[in-house]
Amino acid sequence: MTDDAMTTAAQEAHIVARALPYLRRYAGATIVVKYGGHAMEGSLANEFGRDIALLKQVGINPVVVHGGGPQINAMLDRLGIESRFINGLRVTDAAMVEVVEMVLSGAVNKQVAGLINRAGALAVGISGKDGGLIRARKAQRTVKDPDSNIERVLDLGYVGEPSFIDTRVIHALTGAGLIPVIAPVGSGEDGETYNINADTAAGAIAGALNAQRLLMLTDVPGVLNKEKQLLSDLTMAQVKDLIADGTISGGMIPKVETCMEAVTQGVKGATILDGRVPHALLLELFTEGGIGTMIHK
Ligand SMILES: Nc1ncnc2c1ncn2[C@@H]1O[C@H](COP(=O)(O)OP(=O)(O)O)[C@@H](O)[C@H]1O
Ligand SMILES: CC(=O)N[C@@H](CCC(=O)OP(=O)(O)O)C(=O)O
Repeated sequence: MTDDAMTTAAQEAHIVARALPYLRRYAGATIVVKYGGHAMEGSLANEFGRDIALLKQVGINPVVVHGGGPQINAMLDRLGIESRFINGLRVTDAAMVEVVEMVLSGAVNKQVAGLINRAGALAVGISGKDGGLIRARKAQRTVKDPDSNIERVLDLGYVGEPSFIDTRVIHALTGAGLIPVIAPVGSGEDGETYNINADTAAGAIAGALNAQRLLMLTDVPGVLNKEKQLLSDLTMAQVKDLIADGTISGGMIPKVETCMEAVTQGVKGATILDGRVPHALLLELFTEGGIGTMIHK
């Protein structure tokens, strides 16, 4: 080996050795990863598959819940169907929910499982309807009329929220050494199909599994303060203050609410992190402090 190659090899060995305390911390832990539709369109998709395979290899149980908003948009465009969003949720009529289910539990689900399989681990793509995993009810949203101050109930159609998570199918897969990859659709009481926001589905699954960590990959570094600096650690009380003073707004609100719900249900830390950073998952789990915003009790 040349001197240069020796130096590089020594640096690499040093990095691997530094991971030891974190490998110990997470050995046997369940970690739920929400993989958003934007993240899977980027150039880092193969790297995501390899990172999930690596987590499995070192004794962690990753459970992947994916989105697919942009992919649903593309299919609806091809079919000439227009989408409307209320508070970040796609108003979903009966015709649309068929398309949503086809895209999420079809092409997207198999694509994400394929990324992990190609990296040498065994992933199994399922929908929230398989094994009774996600039972759902119609999501309720209200809006206050600014003039009259009267609350109006909004009809989002077949948008659902989880009412019960049956974890047996997840345990069956992880117990057999497989990685579950879950599409966020659920079944209603009468067998109807519900479209569930992927963040919401991931949070409910993390809570029901009593997961050690929930990692939400998005396309910002995490929660930012008014000066656009990253807030790396937040208690639930601090998150509520940041929503109240308007620092956290828009699509970040349902994300932090999902994190708080998961933490309330027993998840030790829920983190919002930047999926555009190479090896974001490894940096979050295997370095002190991680890279995103961790929300905890
Ligand atoms: N305090 C904040 N810190 C970071 N992002 C924020 C904040 N408040 C609002 N946002 C917005 O939230 C967005 C992330 O939510 P969203 O676009 O719904 O993510 P995703 O598509 O990954 O689910 C950011 O792109 C940003 O515009
Ligand atoms: C009710 C609702 O809005 N469901 C989402 C489900 C997909 C999703 O959440 O995908 P991302 O994580 O990629 O945004 C939708 O129809 O787009």
